[in-house]
Amino acid sequence: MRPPNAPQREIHIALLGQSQVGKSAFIVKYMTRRFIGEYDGSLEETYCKEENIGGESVLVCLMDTVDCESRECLRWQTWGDLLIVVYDITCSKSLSFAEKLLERMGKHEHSECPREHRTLLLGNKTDLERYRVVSEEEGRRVAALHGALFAECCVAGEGRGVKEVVESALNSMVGKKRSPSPTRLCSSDSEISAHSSGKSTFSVTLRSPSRLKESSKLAYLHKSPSLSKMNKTGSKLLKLFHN
Ligand SMILES: Nc1nc2c(ncn2[C@@H]2O[C@H](COP(=O)(O)OP(=O)(O)OP(=O)(O)O)[C@@H](O)[C@H]2O)c(=O)[nH]1
Repeated sequence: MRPPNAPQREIHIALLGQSQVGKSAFIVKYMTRRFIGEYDGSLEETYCKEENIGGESVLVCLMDTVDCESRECLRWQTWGDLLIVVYDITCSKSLSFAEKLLERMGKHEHSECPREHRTLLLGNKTDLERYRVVSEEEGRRVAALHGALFAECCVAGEGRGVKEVVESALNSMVGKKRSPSPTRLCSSDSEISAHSSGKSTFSVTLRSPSRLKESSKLAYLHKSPSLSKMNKTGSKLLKLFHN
């Protein structure tokens, strides 16, 4: 049973992208504020954490997807409010992969879907600036072409980049009513702009000032109907994080 003071709202975030771009590292950094180098790439897991966003208590669930190429991307799309498509700035193939995903996602029939579906194109590994092959402008161009938000970050860095990327995107979603309109798929009424001015420096600015409060609490076990459905497939684990 749902505890009395439990968040009324869940926000689902799916991390997509080519293998080795840093999806698992991103999620673990967000959940634990730690960077861990190696992950089992065959595990598809969902992690949840309670956050206070603009005064509203929200359960944020992040899904670490695997095998984006062969599986139907609609599976994540119907689950996710925010779809973060990650690429590695040192690997142009990972951007091409991300672009194909964005194209496929753009064909989703949104009118039959209850979720909001914002997309964010995220260039990771800015600490490897000297090996960069995808410019920030190129990433931004691809994002704009597909109506996605855009940011760059360094999961391996010490900064608050990862948390700010998620919070900034969530900030633009919380407090807004969901709309079945297909235009929501590509709308971006707040822009995340990232500035990397050194090896691992990162900052995020929003057009509107952040309503986010820097507090996150212990998450509690609560399976949404959608997650329960996924568990039936046997491919998902739900993990809850304590700060
Ligand atoms: N230098 C650097 N390495 C990173 C960064 N983020 C992730 N990595 C490394 O990139 C490799 C891949 O990271 P993962 O998080 O496993 O990538 P993934 O996208 O989940 O990969 P799959 O599980 O195969 O889909 C690991 O060796 C990470 O340590 C980063 O910001 N900078």
